[in-house]
Amino acid sequence: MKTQRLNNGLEMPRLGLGVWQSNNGQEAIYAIHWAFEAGYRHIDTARIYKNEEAVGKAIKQAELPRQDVWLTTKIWNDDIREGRTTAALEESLRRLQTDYVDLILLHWPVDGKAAAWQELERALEQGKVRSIGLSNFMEADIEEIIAAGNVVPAVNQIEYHPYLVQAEAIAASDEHDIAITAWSPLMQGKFLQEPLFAEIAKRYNKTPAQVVLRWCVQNDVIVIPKSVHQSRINENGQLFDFELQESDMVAIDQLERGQRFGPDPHNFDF
Ligand SMILES: NC(=O)C1=CN([C@@H]2O[C@H](COP(=O)(O)OP(=O)(O)OC[C@H]3O[C@@H](n4cnc5c(N)ncnc54)[C@H](OP(=O)(O)O)[C@@H]3O)[C@@H](O)[C@H]2O)C=CC1
Ligand SMILES: O=C(O)C(=O)[C@@H](O)[C@H](O)C(=O)CO
Repeated sequence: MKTQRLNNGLEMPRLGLGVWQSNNGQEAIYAIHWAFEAGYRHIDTARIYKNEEAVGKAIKQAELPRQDVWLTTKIWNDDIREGRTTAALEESLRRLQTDYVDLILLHWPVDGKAAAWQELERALEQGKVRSIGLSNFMEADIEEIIAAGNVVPAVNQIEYHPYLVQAEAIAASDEHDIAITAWSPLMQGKFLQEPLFAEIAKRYNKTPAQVVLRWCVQNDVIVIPKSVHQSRINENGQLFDFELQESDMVAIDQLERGQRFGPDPHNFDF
């Protein structure tokens, strides 16, 4: 599996399986089993997805060396406050049946993020996490964390796909060498019939989903597409045996239209 070097020196797989909306039973367990079979070595979950138990079970069942699997989870908003973040991480570790996660993210930039970040820094020192990062943090939020902490975030996970590039958040992340992970990289499967994707896919003998994910990867963005279907998990995994020409990259860039499929980090209420 191809990896991207983070600002802390760790190599993060450039492809992972997202499990939001995969149920906390056979659905997530099978999806992870098929993902490992297809060569994925990176799973993206969160406390709020309510499936950390299934993720932990699937990883145990796979019997892969723990160091071969990159596991990301996230601190949900009600735990992003002084005195709660460490306990929330420990609860996630227990559900995931592991001593550490490779990456923990503050899920949304709610009040309390600076104190929560300092708790994550302590967890990093104690070896409970190998990297600490952010999710849905925009320019000002990133600067607040940089000012409050001693550790520069390794990753910022944001909504990113051909219809939404979030250039300002990416520029603010780049300034600190913070890697970007795309959530909803497939636009939740809703616009893969876009004619440009079909036209490009045909020329490379690939599918629209592979073209969209490849465009992300060629922009140095890590992808975590979600699927609970084996054929799609296999399809989404085949990204590293072709390269889009610059003209195709630019044509896809031109689809940007500021369209979100999830909440807006500048203005959310949960
Ligand atoms: N940090 C954050 O705030 C957020 C993080 N995330 C993370 O990002 C991950 C991915 O984002 P998500 O919102 O799930 O959306 P995606 O863009 O990954 O799209 C997933 C949807 O597309 C379908 N799909 C998957 N592969 C294909 C394919 N090859 N062809 C056609 N349809 C396909 C899936 O259906 P099916 O399963 O039926 O195959 C599902 O309905 C999440 O699972 C989660 O881990 C997501 C949202 C917010
Ligand atoms: O899926 C995520 O990671 C999110 O942060 C949100 O989409 C969250 O799960 C949600 O549903 C908020 O209404």
